[in-house]
Amino acid sequence: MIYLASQSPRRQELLKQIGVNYLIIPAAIDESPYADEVGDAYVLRMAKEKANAGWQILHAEESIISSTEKCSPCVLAADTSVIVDGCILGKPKDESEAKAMLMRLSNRTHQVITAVALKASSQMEARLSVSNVTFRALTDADAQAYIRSGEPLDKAGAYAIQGLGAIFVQHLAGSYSGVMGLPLTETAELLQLMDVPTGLSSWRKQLERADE
Ligand SMILES: Cc1cn([C@H]2C[C@H](O)[C@@H](COP(=O)(O)OP(=O)(O)OP(=O)(O)O)O2)c(=O)[nH]c1=O
Repeated sequence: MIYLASQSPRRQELLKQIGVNYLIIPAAIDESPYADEVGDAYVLRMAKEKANAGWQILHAEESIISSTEKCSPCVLAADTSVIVDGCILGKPKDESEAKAMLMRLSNRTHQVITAVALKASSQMEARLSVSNVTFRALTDADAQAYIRSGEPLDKAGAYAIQGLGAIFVQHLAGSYSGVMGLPLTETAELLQLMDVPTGLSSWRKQLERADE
């Protein structure tokens, strides 16, 4: 069984998309960056800290661990930040910060970095996904209307590529699922390392059986 240390509905949706069964566990951590911490180091640290926090909760409450557990449990966690001019943009704390973030992203390219971490017993593995996203020029009215939609407030950089925010995305070079919060190529690679099946593994097994 895998435990997803995340409250993000996007991460839950993406994990379902690749046919992985999971249970949600909480993992609240302090998400403040260190002074001078750069984006990739920050998201990697956050993803690992979330996985560790989930792991501790899981083991503090043995009752959470499924009684049908055949192998040792794994905890998956991720963290996404938008990077512009070397600054780390997380989730805006209010509408005015959301507006400032959106106007900062207008008419230029920024990076979206997501780290995914998987913890199993003494092992912790993590991967990074870096994407470049270019926004068209935004007017003040665009930003105001988008904020009114309610979409920006729980998203890094104050937008969602999978939602109305797609209207602003002129170009993406990288991983769509990574921008959305859980890079699926890297996630599947980690799951494979820990022998956790995905939807692809069950089809592979079917093919192997047919060949026998
Ligand atoms: C850039 C972008 C971010 N996001 C979301 C993904 C993440 O949920 C959020 C970044 O915040 P995170 O701090 O990475 O995650 P979270 O607090 O939402 O969830 P948890 O820590 O419990 O796993 O922004 C989108 O949904 N679409 C996008 O296009």
